[in-house]
Amino acid sequence: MAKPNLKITEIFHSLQGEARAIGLPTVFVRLTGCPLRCHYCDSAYAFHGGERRDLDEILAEVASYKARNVCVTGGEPLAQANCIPLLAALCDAGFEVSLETSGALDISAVDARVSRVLDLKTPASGECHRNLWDNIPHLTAHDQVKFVICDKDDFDWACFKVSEHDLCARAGDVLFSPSFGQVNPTDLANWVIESGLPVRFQLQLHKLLWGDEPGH
Ligand SMILES: C[S@@+](CC[C@H](N)C(=O)[O-])C[C@H]1O[C@@H](n2cnc3c(N)ncnc32)[C@H](O)[C@@H]1O
Ligand SMILES: Nc1nc2[nH]cc(C(=O)O)c2c(=O)[nH]1
Ligand code: SF4
Ligand SMILES: [Mg+2]
Repeated sequence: MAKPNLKITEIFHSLQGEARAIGLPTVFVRLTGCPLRCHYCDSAYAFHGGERRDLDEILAEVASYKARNVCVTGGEPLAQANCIPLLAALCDAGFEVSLETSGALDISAVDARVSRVLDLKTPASGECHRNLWDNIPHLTAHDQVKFVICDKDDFDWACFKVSEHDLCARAGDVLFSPSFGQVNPTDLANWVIESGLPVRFQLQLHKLLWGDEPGH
């Protein structure tokens, strides 16, 4: 039987730039391909191409960087069935694993040791209709929910969804992040303060440090 393999765009070692583990040295495994087309996507170079790599080979490269944290991202990682065994194998190997996912695919088969960062797509992303709301009951305190905000209407929509689905109680963190270069981060920060919601404002740290280049 052929060994499990995945289509990979890049594996790189950097600092986690987003979410709960921000600032920690992290190895990123970026899986190729995505069925969505968010208009702001900063990783469109992962839509096509990539290289098929065996699971063992991926694990060996990840281990070679000697980091404790691993982030599986894309593209949309859950669009490849072998993402599920990859996540379990990374956990078995002792890594702290997070998964960045669009919220459009079923998260229920993801290993419970993984912190799932579920990005709920806002109206201005152009992909709001893809949100799989059945994912919400699967969230635990180990998981995170993210909204990438493009404008004030997105912010108001996100606040409504946080209340409607009681997201601050269901997930360990609810993150509000500005769409890079689109909304003024200071405006978003002020809206968060005024809202009174216990959500975490975040900036993409890696873009402050290295700009919008692939590989960081
Ligand atoms: C490139 S996506 C890959 C994982 C998955 N497809 C998803 O959308 O969550 C990783 C994260 O980067 C965010 N992102 C992409 N482009 C962005 C931008 N221009 N500004 C802020 N966040 C962005 C996405 O919303 C997502 O939370
Ligand atoms: N440094 C860094 N941190 C990140 N966290 C999530 C990323 C992603 O593209 O999903 C990312 C990324 O591309 N770079
Ligand atoms: S789902 Fe993620 S990878 Fe796909 S287009 Fe949207 S931001 Fe980019
Ligand atoms: Mg990125």
